[in-house]
Amino acid sequence: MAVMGSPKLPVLLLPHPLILLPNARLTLPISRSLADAILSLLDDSDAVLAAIPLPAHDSPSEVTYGTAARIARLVRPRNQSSPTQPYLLSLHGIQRIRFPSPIQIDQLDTLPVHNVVYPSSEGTPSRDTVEAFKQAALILLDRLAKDSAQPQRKDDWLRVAAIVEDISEQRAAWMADVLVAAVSPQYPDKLAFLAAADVEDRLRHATELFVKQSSIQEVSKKIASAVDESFSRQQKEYFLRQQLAAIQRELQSLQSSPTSVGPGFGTGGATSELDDDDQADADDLADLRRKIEALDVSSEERKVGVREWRRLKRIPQGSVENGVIRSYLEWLTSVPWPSNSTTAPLDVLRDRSFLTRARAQLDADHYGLDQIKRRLMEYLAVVRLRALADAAQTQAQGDTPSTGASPSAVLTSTKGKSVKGPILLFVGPPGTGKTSLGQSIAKALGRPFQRISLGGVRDEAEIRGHRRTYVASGPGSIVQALRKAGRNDPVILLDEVDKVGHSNFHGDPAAALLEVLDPEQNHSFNDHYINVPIDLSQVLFICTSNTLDTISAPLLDRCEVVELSGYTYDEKMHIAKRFLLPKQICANGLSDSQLTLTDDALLHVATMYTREAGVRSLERAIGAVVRFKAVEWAEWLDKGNGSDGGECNANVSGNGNKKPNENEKQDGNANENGVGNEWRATVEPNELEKILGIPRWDGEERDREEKRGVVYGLVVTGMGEGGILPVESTALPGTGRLKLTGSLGDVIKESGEIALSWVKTHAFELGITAGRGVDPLKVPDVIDVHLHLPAGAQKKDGPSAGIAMICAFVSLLSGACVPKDIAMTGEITLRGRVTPVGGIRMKVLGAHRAQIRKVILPWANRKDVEHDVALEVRREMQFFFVRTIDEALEAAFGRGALGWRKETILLESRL
Ligand SMILES: Nc1ncnc2c1ncn2[C@@H]1O[C@H](COP(=O)(O)OP(=O)(O)OP(=O)(O)O)[C@@H](O)[C@H]1O
Repeated sequence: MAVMGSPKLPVLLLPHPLILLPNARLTLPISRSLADAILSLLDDSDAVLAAIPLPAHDSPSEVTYGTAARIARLVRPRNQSSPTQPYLLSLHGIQRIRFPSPIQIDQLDTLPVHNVVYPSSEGTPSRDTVEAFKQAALILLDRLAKDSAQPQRKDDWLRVAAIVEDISEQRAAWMADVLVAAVSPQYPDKLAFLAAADVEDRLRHATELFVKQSSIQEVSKKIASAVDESFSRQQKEYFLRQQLAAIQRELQSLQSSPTSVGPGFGTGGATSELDDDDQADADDLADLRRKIEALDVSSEERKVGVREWRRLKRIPQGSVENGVIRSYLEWLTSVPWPSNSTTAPLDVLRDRSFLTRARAQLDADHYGLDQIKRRLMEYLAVVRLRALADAAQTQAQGDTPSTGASPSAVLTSTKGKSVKGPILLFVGPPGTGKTSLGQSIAKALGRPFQRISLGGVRDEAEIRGHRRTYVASGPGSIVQALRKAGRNDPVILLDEVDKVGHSNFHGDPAAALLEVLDPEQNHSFNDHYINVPIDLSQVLFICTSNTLDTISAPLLDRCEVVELSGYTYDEKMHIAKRFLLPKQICANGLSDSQLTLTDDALLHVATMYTREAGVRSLERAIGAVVRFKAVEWAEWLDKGNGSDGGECNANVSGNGNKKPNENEKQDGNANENGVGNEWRATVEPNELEKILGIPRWDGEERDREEKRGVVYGLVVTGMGEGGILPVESTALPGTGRLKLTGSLGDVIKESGEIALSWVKTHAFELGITAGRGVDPLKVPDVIDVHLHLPAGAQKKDGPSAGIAMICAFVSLLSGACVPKDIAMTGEITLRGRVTPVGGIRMKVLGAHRAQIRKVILPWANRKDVEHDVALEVRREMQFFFVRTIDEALEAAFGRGALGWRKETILLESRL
């Protein structure tokens, strides 16, 4: 570009180190006089001046080159700090100028006019020069883009680079001016560049300058990062040294502090184990490490343990993740794996007297239950044979020199080959000794006993554990029980398997239980938390349940059912005297010489204060009596009588009715509270009301009446307890309909309808109506029959009340009564057959407790009575086994009590 006009220009001297290059801008502060001069210049010219740099600092000298510049702006800003230079002048460089001869300028605030020459800027540089220029410029721009901290600036450099790449050869010199001004090289370089008037020369200059600038940029970057690094290293070192000093100070204070005087929160050094957190932590970690190292080298648990240990080491202490891994490792190492668990004491099983001692143990812990004990002895014999066979096999394989297998490999290889013993399932009402039988088995085998209560377990995770991803996860009840047992062969009692939940959105606990119990699967049980297969094949599982109805079929299939039906009053008396009373006396700090309950008192408690198949309420009631007497004893002692120190006789298998010694004998003159000068050790039935309150049952079960339309049926409650239930019927004016009440289910309602239909059909033969085909509900009067089963709040269902209903209707319509000591159960058919029903043992025992002496049962249930009902009970009761309704009626009402039309009945019976 050429500037046309006067070859003379006013010259402005730029103070050192300012330089204005063509195509660049420059703003500088100026004095007032200079501003005036420039203003006057603006008035009478086109405002172009020659801006020439001052080569040396503050020393006026000769200059040859400058830049013709247009005055872009002249302002007086308000906040201009310098009072001598209050104006700001902005110049825009247009073209290089040269002075024909060097000029001498010594005044900064004047604008002397000089002749100038515009050097020719025409001509095209060579391609090589342009290429070299472009390359050097691109390298520099790339480096500047990389080094710029602000993204905006980086973008700017990259955009300029894109322009440089596409620049034509004619425009290269112009680009050189722009770039040199922008990359701000050092002052002498700029000065030399300004003097390069020739295009080729200028590009070469620019190339050199860019190369130099690139290397300066690189070096300064290196220096900056080196400085940075060394600074952060210094910082790190500083902090570490600070920490080290703190630790050393702590250690010194520990060493110099006096020895601990015992636990406490004292401030004087490490006086409490609570203070020494770091040491305890280190000890725990060392312990954990030892436990991992103790695991079998080739085992899965060891591999997982090692992997987690390494993770633990990488994660900073005190972080949440660290805590999670640590507690996992603690669980993992506390599971009794084959390598860290003590083996079963085979000596106990090898002992020839094992079975005798086991029998003695069962007898010492439980009264009666002969059949069950026999079954348990079979079970223990199988367990023993199995364990010995397993051990023999393991040893044989271990002795084989060619195999060279590790102990764990041998164990694995024998897995699944051994004979699996059955899983026992004790079924029976509460308090019949299911749990305590499990304990006795564990004692007999010399193994630890653990109980897992499954009542109300709805979440599979309660059995199998939560996965570790879950917040506050932990292992399931099986692993917890194993950890508490500390061995891999405990006896685990799974209590109340009938109450475990089935498949729901929390998984399927019943299915998890199946895996635990299935001998084919349980050698590699998978707890979600531990996540390493656990061998449960050595664990002896025993299940208990109150009823079989709610147990899933697959679970039942894996178990061998052992039924405990409940106790007679006689058995309860024995249990109370031999076990419950001594246990309660001991638990309440008395000795059995200080308290005894007479047989009558015990029977009174059992019959009037409890109604149950088991003995739990009885034990509670006895406990209440013992506590009452314990208070009396303490008061008696406080009054200065006798001497303290009742000795607890923990051996509960002894005689319960021990006589008090001479000075403990009952004193007839003792005051009303039993606290007199002499201690009254014996509790009589008449004292019980004072101790236990008004009897709950008051013999109501035995308080039966013989009444028209009322008979007694036999029932089993939801808890598995047997008892009697009156079946009441009455006639009332109506329309010949049957009304059934008492919370009855569909099946029992149908039984009622069948019963009435049968009675109506046979009314003539039974002597109820005068003619065949006459409806006894219509003739002579039109009546409704109302049948009710009391205890309306309890749901009742099932077909077994059939014969009781028939007897009730016959009694109602014929007027004959069924004696009150007869109870019955049995399903009926319209053809007049009596078919078998379930729960015979419970029902018979319930009847026995209610002092029923005659029981009518279906013929097909004879075997149940013979097998399941104790001989003493059978001896005290009379059983009528009936095949037909006719036989049932005869047994209930007595031979000849009904007005049978005999021939017809006999004929029909044969049909
Ligand atoms: N035949 C018995 N001889 C001695 N004590 C017995 C006998 N049967 C039960 N007991 C005692 O009765 C109490 C209750 O028994 P246990 O806890 O075993 O009942 P359970 O059948 O497991 O009941 P639940 O079904 O409610 O769990 C225990 O103290 C137990 O020792």
